[in-house]
Amino acid sequence: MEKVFYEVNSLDKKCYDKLALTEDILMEHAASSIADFIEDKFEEKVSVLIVAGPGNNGADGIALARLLYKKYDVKLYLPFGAKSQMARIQLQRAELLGVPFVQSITSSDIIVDCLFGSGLNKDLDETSLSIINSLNEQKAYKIACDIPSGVNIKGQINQEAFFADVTVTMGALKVALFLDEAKDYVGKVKVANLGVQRTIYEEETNIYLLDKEDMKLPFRSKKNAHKGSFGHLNVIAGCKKGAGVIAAKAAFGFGTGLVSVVSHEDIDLPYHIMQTHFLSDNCTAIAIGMGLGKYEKDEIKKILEEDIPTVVDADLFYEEVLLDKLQKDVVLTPHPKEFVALLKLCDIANISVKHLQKNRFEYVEKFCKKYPNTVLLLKGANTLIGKADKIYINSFGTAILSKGGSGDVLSGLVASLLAQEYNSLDAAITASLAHAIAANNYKKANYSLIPADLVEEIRRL
Ligand SMILES: NC(=O)C1=CN([C@@H]2O[C@H](COP(=O)(O)OP(=O)(O)OC[C@H]3O[C@@H](n4cnc5c(N)ncnc54)[C@H](OP(=O)(O)O)[C@@H]3O)[C@@H](O)[C@H]2O)[C@@H](O)CC1
Ligand SMILES: Nc1ncnc2c1ncn2[C@@H]1O[C@H](COP(=O)(O)OP(=O)(O)O)[C@@H](O)[C@H]1O
Ligand SMILES: [K+]
Repeated sequence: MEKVFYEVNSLDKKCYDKLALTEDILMEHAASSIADFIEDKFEEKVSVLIVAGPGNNGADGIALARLLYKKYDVKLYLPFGAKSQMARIQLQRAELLGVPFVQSITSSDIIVDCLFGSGLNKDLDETSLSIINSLNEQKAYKIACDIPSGVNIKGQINQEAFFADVTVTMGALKVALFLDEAKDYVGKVKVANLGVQRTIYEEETNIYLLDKEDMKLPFRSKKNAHKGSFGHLNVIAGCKKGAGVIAAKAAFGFGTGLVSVVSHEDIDLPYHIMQTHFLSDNCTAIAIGMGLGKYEKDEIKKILEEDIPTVVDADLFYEEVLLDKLQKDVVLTPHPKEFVALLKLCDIANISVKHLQKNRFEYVEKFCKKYPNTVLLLKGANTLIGKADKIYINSFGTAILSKGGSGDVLSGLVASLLAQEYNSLDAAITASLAHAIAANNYKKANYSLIPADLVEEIRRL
């Protein structure tokens, strides 16, 4: 996993104060890393339009123009002139070299957006907005320097932002690049070293970006095993029985030895999945909440009181009966609307889904601070998994998963790993990664996935 930071000013400062590096050195590396990216990917003489703003993000762009000049057909556009000290220094260098300037957006093969970076501190004025809109209309390969212009330091887009194919971000990964609403704008994210290796530049953090290696699938190595060695999951099915059945099928396909659906009514189940009316004696994990509807409160209370690893989903986030369980080691898998209900239920906040989506990290932190024993998995375009003071980001998900039933598969996967004795955090991380990576492996039309396809892909991981 890679470290992610709310801001990197303090990391830049460390470079100046402790390593005697200068702003100029850091900037030279910032610009060089974008130049390297372009040189690796594009032939000589390709046309490159660099749009540079008034601050140091613009200064990066002006330095980039100098580095590419002559090898590429570079044009530099400075709609606001150069205001910061470094921008003025870089401008002088570019002028002395004879880098060509343009007074408006010209069509080109590559556009590099260096308008605003981490210093975006107010709403875009009309000129900036119209520049960003025009850049977005251009047909070109689009590179954002540090962060797409229009995305603020929290990742919010309050008006419009530059649509990048790739964002080359300076020094370290930032939280802003992983807010759901930034996902369509950042493209691929690459980190540029700023004069020292990333491991030296970076300090401690509490936020991490998950990678494929963090997915620890439940492969079986033990030879002397039987079905009981891989747990017995009980999925509590409510009035929307399908949800529980989807979760049960996903859990079975992900390795749980025995899976039973608990329901008072008869359910049509595949032969390998059992039905019981009450919790099984040898139950090693419980999945509850999906499709629950109006289940008998006392019965739910009794199930939640069991000291058995549990994943809670969907309808239960609206119910007071859940509150005691939040002191325990339990995995919660809400989508944003359910998380808003949960925040209200817990007296943490009374907010709209829109407000939550603009501040996902903040509310995951708040919740996990109040309930440090729980693992919170907040679903979304970038799923956040919080435990105590740490947050893990799963950015592999795609809109292939935007279908009813995808969440039921996910809670089934988490429960499956709980039944197989993973701890709650590891179960949430591996299940979430397997869910998203399996969806990415799906080869048919990206609108066509059904839960059974997803389970099939998970079985092939
Ligand atoms: N150590 C370092 O510093 C390193 C920094 N690096 C680079 O510097 C970038 C940060 O530079 P930065 O701090 O100068 O801010 P930046 O993003 O250029 O914006 C500030 C300018 O934009 C203006 N402005 C803001 N919002 C606006 C709006 N809505 N509409 C219109 N104007 C607006 C704002 O105006 P003002 O507030 O002054 O009125 C000011 O002029 C960082 O992202 C990275 O690329 C790297 O080289 C590595 C080393
Ligand atoms: N655009 C998207 N990008 C990434 N993941 C997505 C996207 N849309 C949906 N998902 C994932 O699909 C699942 C949907 O869950 P949920 O909304 O609870 O569905 P349901 O309750 O119908 O099963 C979540 O894991 C979510 O993260
Ligand atoms: K930018």
